[in-house]
Amino acid sequence: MIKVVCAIVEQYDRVLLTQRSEQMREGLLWEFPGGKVEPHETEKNSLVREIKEELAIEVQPYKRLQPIIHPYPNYTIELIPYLCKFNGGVVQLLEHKTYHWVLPEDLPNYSWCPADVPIVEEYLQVCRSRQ
Ligand SMILES: Nc1nc2c([nH]c(=O)n2[C@H]2C[C@H](O)[C@@H](COP(=O)(O)OP(=O)(O)OP(=O)(O)O)O2)c(=O)[nH]1
Repeated sequence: MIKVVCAIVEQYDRVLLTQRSEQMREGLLWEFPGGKVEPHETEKNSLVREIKEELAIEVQPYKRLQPIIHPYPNYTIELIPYLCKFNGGVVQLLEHKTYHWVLPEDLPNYSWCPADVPIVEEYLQVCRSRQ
């Protein structure tokens, strides 16, 4: 199973989404940015590294949400979400097609990677519990 971490980066009342580029697996679908956890790397270190490599911004993971195991046709991933603080930098698209800063209420309108659908649901619950 491939272990993948993803970042729910919050700034003010919006959250950062990225669209995978055509060349990537699950191309053109939307995701929370992140990537595979390398052996001997902690989940948090891996997430900070991936976000820096892909978007050139600094994030600080502070809360792990419920991991999702999702079988794609040729491989299965464990997708582990973290709520993250935005710690600075300007987003650069080093791998993705595009990005959006989105209000939580608009999250259901995106074409998500299938593994992210329950994560979006849990995040919306987190948002509701803050009100
Ligand atoms: N990063 C990320 N990947 C996701 C999400 N949802 C989801 O199904 N995936 C899948 C797509 C890919 O099959 C896999 C992650 O691969 P990746 O291509 O982003 O990871 P990586 O940057 O470490 O990959 P690589 O360049 O080493 O191949 O997980 C998500 O929200 N974020």
